[in-house]
Amino acid sequence: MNVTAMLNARKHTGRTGEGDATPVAPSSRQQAADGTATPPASGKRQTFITIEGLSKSFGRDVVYRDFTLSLPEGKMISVFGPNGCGKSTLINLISGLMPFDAGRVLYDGKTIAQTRISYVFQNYREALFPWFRSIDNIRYPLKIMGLKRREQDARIEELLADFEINIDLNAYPYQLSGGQQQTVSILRALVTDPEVLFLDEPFSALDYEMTLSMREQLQKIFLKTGTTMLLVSHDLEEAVQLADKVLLLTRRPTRVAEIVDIDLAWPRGTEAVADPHFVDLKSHCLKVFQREAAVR
Ligand SMILES: Nc1ncnc2c1ncn2[C@@H]1O[C@H](COP(=O)(O)OP(=O)(O)OP(=O)(O)O)[C@@H](O)[C@H]1O
Repeated sequence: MNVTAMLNARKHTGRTGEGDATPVAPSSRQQAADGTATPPASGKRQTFITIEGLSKSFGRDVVYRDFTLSLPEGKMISVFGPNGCGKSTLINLISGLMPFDAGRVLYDGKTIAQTRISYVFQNYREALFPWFRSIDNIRYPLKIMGLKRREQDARIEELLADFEINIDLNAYPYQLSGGQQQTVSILRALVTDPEVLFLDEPFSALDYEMTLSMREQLQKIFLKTGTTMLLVSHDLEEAVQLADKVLLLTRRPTRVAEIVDIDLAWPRGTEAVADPHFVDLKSHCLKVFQREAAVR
């Protein structure tokens, strides 16, 4: 484990390093009277995703060598680290999009193939089918699963009832704004009721205003569904705002530099990023990042 430089034990209590699991999430998130979500009472697994001895090289370029990590269920985990350290590769490997050279990945003891996994790509323009209306993009995974039309409609209705979606779902993707298209992508990912949702820089192609609103939207979805989410971000503010835990990675061959617990109440609006504790946590993550990104 490579955990260093505890800045302030009081501020950063509960931080864990590689291989550790931490106290975990709610069976469903609870809303306090003031609208903030309270931490979970019980019910979710402390070790849900188990990554053991994972190795991946591209030619001579070793990205992961004997990489081990465990992550809890029902948490939002952001992945942050130096350029090219393997953030996308990590989620591609553990979501089954990319084969690995060695190691194993289990979800509560199940293989990747036995687990309901969804993925939201950075480039929604390429991810959505342009010839399908938005509603049919959302429907598509259910069709692939072989559900009858009636069952598809019921599932979509159930999903949409959970969220306030101000989008004309009869519109084609090109008729929607970037944020609306990415919302459709996220709904499509959620329609199968995934156990884990991977998001690779989902908002990086959006303008800042849309990004802020999508950060709020994703939090609503997370608080409503309690789905375990792993989010790759290039933006440290976003990585801290949208996480119960920030997974900080080193340069290649990539290890866990540190896992920082973000013990702030949900939801976290734009004002949350000015909160002194938020600023402390972000500044701690930045120090770890700078240490790991420094040329050696
Ligand atoms: N399909 C591939 N074929 C060859 N090399 C690859 C492939 N995918 C990733 N790599 C290499 O693996 C390393 C890690 O790439 P990856 O995209 O996972 O990093 P990242 O941390 O997500 O990068 P960035 O910060 O630029 O988004 C890089 O050196 C990249 O060139």
